Amino acid sequence: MDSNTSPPCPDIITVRRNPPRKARATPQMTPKSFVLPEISVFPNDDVLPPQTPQKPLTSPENENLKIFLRIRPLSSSPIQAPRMRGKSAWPQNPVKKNVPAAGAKISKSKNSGTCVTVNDSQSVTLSTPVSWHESKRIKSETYGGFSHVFSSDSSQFQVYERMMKPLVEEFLGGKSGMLAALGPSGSGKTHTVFGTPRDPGMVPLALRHIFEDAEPHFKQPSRTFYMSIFEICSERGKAEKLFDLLSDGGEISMQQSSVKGLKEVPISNKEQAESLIAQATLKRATSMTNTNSQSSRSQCIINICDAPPKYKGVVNPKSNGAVLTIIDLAGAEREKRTGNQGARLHESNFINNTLMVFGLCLRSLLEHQKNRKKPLQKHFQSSMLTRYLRDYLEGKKRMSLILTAKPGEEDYLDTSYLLRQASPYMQIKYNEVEPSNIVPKKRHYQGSSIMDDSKLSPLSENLKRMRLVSEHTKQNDKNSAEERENIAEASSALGKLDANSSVSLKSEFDSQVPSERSHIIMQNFAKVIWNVLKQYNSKLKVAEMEIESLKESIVNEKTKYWEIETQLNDFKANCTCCKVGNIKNDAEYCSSVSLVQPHISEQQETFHSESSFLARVDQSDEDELVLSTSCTQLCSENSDREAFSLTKPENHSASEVDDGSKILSESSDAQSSSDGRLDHSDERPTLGTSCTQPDANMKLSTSLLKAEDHNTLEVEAVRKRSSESFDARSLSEVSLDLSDEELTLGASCRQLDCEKSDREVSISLSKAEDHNASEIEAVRKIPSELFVSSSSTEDDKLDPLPSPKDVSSTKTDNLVDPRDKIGVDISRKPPKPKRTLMPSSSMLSRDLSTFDLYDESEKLKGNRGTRKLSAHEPQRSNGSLSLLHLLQCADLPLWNVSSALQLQLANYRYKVSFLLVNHVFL
Ligand SMILES: Nc1ncnc2c1ncn2[C@@H]1O[C@H](COP(=O)(O)OP(=O)(O)OP(=O)(O)O)[C@@H](O)[C@H]1O
Repeated sequence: MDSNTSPPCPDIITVRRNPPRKARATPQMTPKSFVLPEISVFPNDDVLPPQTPQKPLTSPENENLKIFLRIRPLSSSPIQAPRMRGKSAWPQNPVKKNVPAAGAKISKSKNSGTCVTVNDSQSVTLSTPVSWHESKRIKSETYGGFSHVFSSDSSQFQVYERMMKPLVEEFLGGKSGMLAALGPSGSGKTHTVFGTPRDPGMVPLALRHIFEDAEPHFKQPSRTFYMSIFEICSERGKAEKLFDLLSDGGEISMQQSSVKGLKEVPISNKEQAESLIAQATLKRATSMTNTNSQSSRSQCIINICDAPPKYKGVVNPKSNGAVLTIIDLAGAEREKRTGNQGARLHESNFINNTLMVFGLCLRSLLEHQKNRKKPLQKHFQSSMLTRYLRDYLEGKKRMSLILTAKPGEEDYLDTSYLLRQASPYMQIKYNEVEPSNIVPKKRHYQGSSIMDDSKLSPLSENLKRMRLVSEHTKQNDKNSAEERENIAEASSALGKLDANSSVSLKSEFDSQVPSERSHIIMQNFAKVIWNVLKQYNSKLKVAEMEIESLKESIVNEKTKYWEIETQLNDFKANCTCCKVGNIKNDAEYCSSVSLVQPHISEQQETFHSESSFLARVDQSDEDELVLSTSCTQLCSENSDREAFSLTKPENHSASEVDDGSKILSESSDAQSSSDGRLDHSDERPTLGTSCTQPDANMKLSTSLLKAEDHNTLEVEAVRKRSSESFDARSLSEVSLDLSDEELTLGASCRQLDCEKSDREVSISLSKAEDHNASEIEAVRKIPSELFVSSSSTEDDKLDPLPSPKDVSSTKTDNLVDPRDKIGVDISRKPPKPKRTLMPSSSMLSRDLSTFDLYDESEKLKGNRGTRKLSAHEPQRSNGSLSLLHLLQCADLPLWNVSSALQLQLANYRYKVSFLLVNHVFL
């Protein structure tokens, strides 16, 4: 019961319109067994060059601006010192830095308390000074969300490990980064960035990290980086100027966002780097203020660049041109607190303005990210610093901020202003960050460089760099020949240029950056192509499987075809009357007949149902049936042989004459040689077969006599259902009951003039009226090719001579359907075949259509649309029977029955001949 119940209705039913047509899977193809071969992963190592950066192009999404907070230790208030440009640079004794200068006004802190309390690693609480409590301005503010909060007791190394080391790691991995120190004056920005010789800051520690870890990281014995340091300051608070702090570099300029004339000094070890840093800090403009004895009066930018090294002419495969930028901003100053006047005041205004623009850029970026309708203001144009950092301030590149704060109560306002200004910047997101490994050539590589070998002229340096580029392109680019030519041309052109020409790194990195970009593009392109190839490979495998299955189907169909064709050939070979009559010469056939003969009686019903051929022969031992059949072969002018002829309507050709028919004809000749037309007595039923050959003017009449008694002769039926083959299939049903009766079967075949191709065979069955219970059921259906005249009416006497009605041409156009003679309604034409078969198949179908084969399909169709058949009209399948079905119906036992009959006929022929001989002699 459960199995019969319908499955539950699914919850979701997907209705698909016009589903795509798909070929039905062949039975041989089993999707379950079909397993696609594994496709290997994309061969990155083989396809991509080893120097291609493998790291992701962009950082994880929604990465916010990292803001660190460092709180410096409490200390006594700095003294105000005069401006000491270039005289109190790093590495100065840090102890002396905060030592009040002689004559300096020392202002002791009235309140040793703190205003900043570290809550945890990411938040602080800002408290108002105690003195403000009296004025009821009590307010504590908590600021959180920092990437990390460094307390006052945090060391430089801890800050480096937490904040700077990740940037350095990314830089070594080819990712650019920037760190800017922001805070009020004297909060420890310079201390954090540069530090002291005993307590180095982020830049020295980064350089140590780079050179200590560079060799094991890149597995190269040495590697060269390039460093540039410059400052942006104001001259008397009016104009901004840029100074190169390395070597003897002087003032430089800026165009748009690019710095021109900035020299990049190659550094190959940390000692050299520290020396350069000390040199730069000495050159940096500092002044003594009320808050800081060595207050920085400029914005200092340090760039550490990665560039192709020059180790024994071997190109560093890890070279990626990343830039690590560290900025030590000048501290904001409150005029009231610093007490600056004159030039210091102008410097202070410049510094504050620059920091204000810097803050405006970040705020504009934040507001723009919050509301895209708000345009991104171009505040960066207001200062050189912001112009230089445009990409960072517009969110195109990732940056980090380190806020330095002073914890003293007197520093509450500065710290509060810093936190309130910078804490919202944490919400800045970097969703549209450019690939970090793309070198910003316009920014960091538009200056000349200083090689370690000072003897080299700028032209020689340029040529040397171009050679490095040439070597680099030799390995990376297959079209190195062309590039070498270009480089050679460029080198030759450089010889004509001035020694101070700035054409140096630009051409180098212009060739390097496109190469890296091309690597990235090719990597993505190769991956896409690889995916496409994988898809096509899968489709190809499926198509191959379908082809194999179709091939197997074709082989099976061919096998079936050959089997059917073999059966058809056998069927045709056994189908001719001549071969049916060739019993004597065909031992196998006789043996098969003998084997099947005992089963004839048992299989009568089966034969009738299957092959529409029914033969029932009840014969007593004493019955004698003499059948003499003489056939005359058509178109055999010189032959006296008579043959049972068969013509087909298509070609009207005579059937072949086999030996069996020859035997029959010989007997007929013998009969005709006596020139006697045997008119048997009227007392006996006579079944005579006469064949007349017009050209020979011979008539043959064969009488079959049974002298013993003249009892009932019963010929039930000789039914002929074949339309073309009146031959080996026998195409007739004969049921003869011969019991002490005398049967005379006369069959007359008459051949018309062979030259006129008119052939006729007449078979007449007659039943003598004066004999008791003689009954002959006439042939109902007669092949269209053969003209068979049957007279089965009781009034018709057996007439050996063919009547004019019995003569007709075997031509198709002259054919007269013998069913007209037997009263069968043939007005209705048979329906046309529904299927168009091949000629051979059509012939076979016609041959078999003469059998009483019932089309089961027609039965299933019912009477709708079909004509109801009369009671006597056999249901005949014409066109709807399939060839295979016909072949199945036309089984071999059909021929065995026919053969059995032929065997009996041969026996009767022998007896007839014996009787005739006796009769002649008598
Ligand atoms: N974390 C710290 N530990 C010890 N000393 C510090 C620390 N931070 C700052 N200092 C000291 O405080 C003084 C001022 O520091 P620094 O010059 O770095 O301030 P600043 O922010 O650079 O000031 P400005 O903006 O005026 O240049 C220095 O003498 C420095 O040694």
